[in-house]
Amino acid sequence: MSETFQFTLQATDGKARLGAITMPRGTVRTPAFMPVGTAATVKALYMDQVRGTGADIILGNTYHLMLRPGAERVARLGGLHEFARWPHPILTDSGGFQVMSLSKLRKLTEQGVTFRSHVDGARYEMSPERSIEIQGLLGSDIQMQLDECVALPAPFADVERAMEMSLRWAERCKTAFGDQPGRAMFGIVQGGAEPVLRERSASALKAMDLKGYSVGGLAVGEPQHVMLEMLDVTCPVLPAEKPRYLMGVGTPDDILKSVARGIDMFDCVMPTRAGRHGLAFTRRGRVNLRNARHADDHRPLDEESDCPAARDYSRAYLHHLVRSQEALGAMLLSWNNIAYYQQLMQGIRASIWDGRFSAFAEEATGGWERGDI
Ligand SMILES: Nc1ccc2nc(N)nc(O)c2c1
Repeated sequence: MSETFQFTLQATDGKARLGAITMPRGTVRTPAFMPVGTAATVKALYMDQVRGTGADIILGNTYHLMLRPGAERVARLGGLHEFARWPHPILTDSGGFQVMSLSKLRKLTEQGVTFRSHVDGARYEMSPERSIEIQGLLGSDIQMQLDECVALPAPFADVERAMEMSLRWAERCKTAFGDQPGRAMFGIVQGGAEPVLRERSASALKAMDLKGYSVGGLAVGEPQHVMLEMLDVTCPVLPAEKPRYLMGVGTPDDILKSVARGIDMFDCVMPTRAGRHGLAFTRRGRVNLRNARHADDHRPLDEESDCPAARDYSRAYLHHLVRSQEALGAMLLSWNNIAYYQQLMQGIRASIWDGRFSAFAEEATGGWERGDI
């Protein structure tokens, strides 16, 4: 355990990076995938199952937790780690993105964002300072600045305005965060699909000498090649000795292509959301358990997996659970999918260490071209 927050770069293979982030609550091996624990739960999984898949860190959401059960209440109950029984590192998002995607009535000004709760319609104000205060009340180990993510496509002027306000908010968040040894506040690079704005945002954030950098404003519906082009522009500007987190990404293919461009951390609802909808990720591609062709298939999803959900249950049984809308179906497929993502990340880390990342990436997504198997 380290009393300070420290990122160590251990090896590189091209632009792919192998590293580790040490902090008081534990070490995060990078490249890392963070299971999404939005409302203090990784949906349909026990936290010891999440840990058992190899996850070193999970993500929590300021927006959801401030609405319900409330940040001050979580603090009174000992903080998010105690509340959710996850003693390892937690990264929290700052809430602005969720306000814009979930709340109906909202207004965004220089001061911050005012909005009505999608839960009960109550009115809230969230400034950069309040977002950092909430993340502190939750006890978050890695906190995000409050930012503005514009939906794409958007006019250059709109993207520029939002990017520049996000930079001013980054300064305010840095001041509000102060000096919290063992914890970090990450800046968030914005700039839409505009290379010049991405470069300007990344270099301004670099000058703030933050402990880590997120790349936001992507995975918002743009084609994959646009996302990758923005990484090609952004990563070279960011300091090599700090972690880089691509927000909201992604499919296995997105992750492999982003690791190849220098990204260290990922989060995405895909494995758990897909699990709740009957979709299994495996080493040989996707399996849609809703499909009747699995009704008599006694094979497990992956007989070589170390996850019981992949190894010990027949596809026929999983198909039955999914078609019957039994809760166990969502539980087993979410478990399988998070385990698959962690196995993918472990394979990525090992391949970078061995200098064979591009061969691993090639083989890892080969099966994906076949689609449903
Ligand atoms: N695709 C995403 C996902 C989460 C985000 N969170 C913040 N704070 N900002 C963004 O731009 C995000 C983009």
